[in-house]
Amino acid sequence: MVSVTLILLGFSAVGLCYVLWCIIQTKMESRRDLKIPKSFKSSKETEAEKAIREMKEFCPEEDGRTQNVLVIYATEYGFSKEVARKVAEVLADRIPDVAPRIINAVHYNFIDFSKEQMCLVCCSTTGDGVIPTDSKEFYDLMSTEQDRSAPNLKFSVCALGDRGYPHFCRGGHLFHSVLESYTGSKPFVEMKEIDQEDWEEIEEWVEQVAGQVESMSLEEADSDYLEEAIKEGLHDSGDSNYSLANPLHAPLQCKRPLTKVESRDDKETIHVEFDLSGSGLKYTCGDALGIIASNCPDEVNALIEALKCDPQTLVKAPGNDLYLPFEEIALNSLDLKAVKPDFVAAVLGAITSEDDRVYATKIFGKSTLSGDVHHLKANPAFHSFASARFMVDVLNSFPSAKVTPKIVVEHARALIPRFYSISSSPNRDENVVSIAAAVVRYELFDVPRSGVATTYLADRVDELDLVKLYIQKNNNFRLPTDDEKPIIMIGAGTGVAPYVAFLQDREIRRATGEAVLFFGCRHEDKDFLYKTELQQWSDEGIVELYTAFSRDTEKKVYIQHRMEEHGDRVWKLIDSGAHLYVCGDANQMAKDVHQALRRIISTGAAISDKEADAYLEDLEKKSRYQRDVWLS
Ligand SMILES: Cc1cc2nc3c(=O)[nH]c(=O)nc-3n(C[C@H](O)[C@H](O)[C@H](O)COP(=O)(O)O)c2cc1C
Repeated sequence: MVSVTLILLGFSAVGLCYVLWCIIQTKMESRRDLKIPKSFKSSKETEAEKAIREMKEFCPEEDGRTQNVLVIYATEYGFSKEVARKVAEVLADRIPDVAPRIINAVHYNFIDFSKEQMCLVCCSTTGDGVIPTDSKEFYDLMSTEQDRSAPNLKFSVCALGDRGYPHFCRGGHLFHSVLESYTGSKPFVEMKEIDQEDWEEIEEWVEQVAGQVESMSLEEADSDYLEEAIKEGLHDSGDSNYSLANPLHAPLQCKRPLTKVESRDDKETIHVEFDLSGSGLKYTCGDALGIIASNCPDEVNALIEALKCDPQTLVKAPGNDLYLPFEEIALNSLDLKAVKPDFVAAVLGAITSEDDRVYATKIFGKSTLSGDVHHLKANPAFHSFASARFMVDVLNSFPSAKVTPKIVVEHARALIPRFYSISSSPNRDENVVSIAAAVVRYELFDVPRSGVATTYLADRVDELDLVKLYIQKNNNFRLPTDDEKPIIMIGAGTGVAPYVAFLQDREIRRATGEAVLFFGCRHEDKDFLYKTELQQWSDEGIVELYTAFSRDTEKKVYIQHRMEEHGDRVWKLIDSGAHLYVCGDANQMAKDVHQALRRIISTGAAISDKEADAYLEDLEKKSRYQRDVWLS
């Protein structure tokens, strides 16, 4: 990186060189041939073949490598897999005897730790500080089955996360402590916490691991058992074939508004149904639907305009070796709303005008112009700047910066799927899956902005259009298997969606246990989602409905108030074995509801607040207090 002194002394010369470099770079990109990625997946490939291909990518058999390193990744959106591939690649390149095998934590049941010498775990955190969905069972197994312990196993964890979340890297921490008790030892390389896909930090961990492995001599090991176990044990199960990497293309069957929108303050929520006929996709009430949306073309065009680039410029697509037109990558693969520090650093480093330099100095201070990412990350001004801007706003803030499409692609976050609680029961119609999506629209710097997937569903796809989707299992949000058990469902806004599925399901199964729903929204006549269905179920005695409309009365009334008003009833149900469900906003609603439950239990059972906490913890352990909450 060019130093500050150089920038100040000879900026115009450097700027000119940079412009020329950018032009050459862009032209080279557009001349490159299209490449088929090494890991091209044939449509006939079975699950087992895919897992084995992935596992052996960096340990070809003919190399005769004998020292095994197992690289396990636990991922929600795929980044941890990239980190796993990186560490495996470096180990394989650097150390001739080492055979790094990569495995998704989903396939945990094939791993026999007594046959492994070393494992490297790359694990992200999702939701409100939880382990990636598909890896939860692996973690649960490791933390409960002490008899499968492996005292000779060496391990290290790379924890991927984001400091913006309250539970930074919690998933990695959980795996780290379970590995400590599993092995009875400390990691051979300290756990590394990674904030926002910081490759510099990741490379530091990779270097430390590679350095240590180089100086160690691992015993020769049985390298075949895992492949054999996968071949024997991993069978295609139809629905499990649909995933982020291999989604179902399902026709949108119907779309209807669930709210009345009369002013800009009113909530806009839509019900969307997809046709699953013939797909074999299976789901259970409580699961979420992952929607893989594309960006709004207007936003992509604005970015192209800010870059002053040819939209057809070929750029290496993230996560594989394909070269694709920039416009296509920006539309389908980049999160254009997330501003990473390395992107801002790259833009600042590419400024070519005095005006922009002065403006940047005013915002970030002089030293940040060097383009040093760590400096920028430690600067509070960066965080307030980045959190209020999209990538295009950063470019428009410094119009003289010569930024190429390649720089944008390399410094953008991946566009991740959005998850919506499913509002239908497969027992009612296995060929249909539906969701309720709250449409996100707002203004920033006088420009209308929108949420990616919700406006994709509301504005850019219509009936019969194909939408890419898959199921995200949620085994921690399930109806009791015993239909006689009472249930208490608590949710606000779109948090009611899984309860619509629950009630459909219980209606069909003629469940006899009582069902109580506390539902909250702003206005009864505007955003009472699924009002007709809920009122009908209430009239038919299928649900006992309590509502809180926060903006219909002078004094705001929320669901926790309604719960406390009916505290006796709630306590009686809990005391008789009811299962409790909370769905919706993690920040406010779930916390307030938790406090209300605590008070209800302490009054009902005549115990102290501390004892009520223990009571709730116990309910949680017994899966009688389940939460599906998200940070908005
Ligand atoms: C919905 C969502 C929730 C997240 N929750 C957390 C969190 O609680 N703590 C944290 O440190 N990072 C959190 N992250 C950040 C991710 O862990 C981080 O982006 C990571 O690089 C993703 O890796 P993956 O693609 O392997 O899942 C969250 C990200 C998303 C999109």
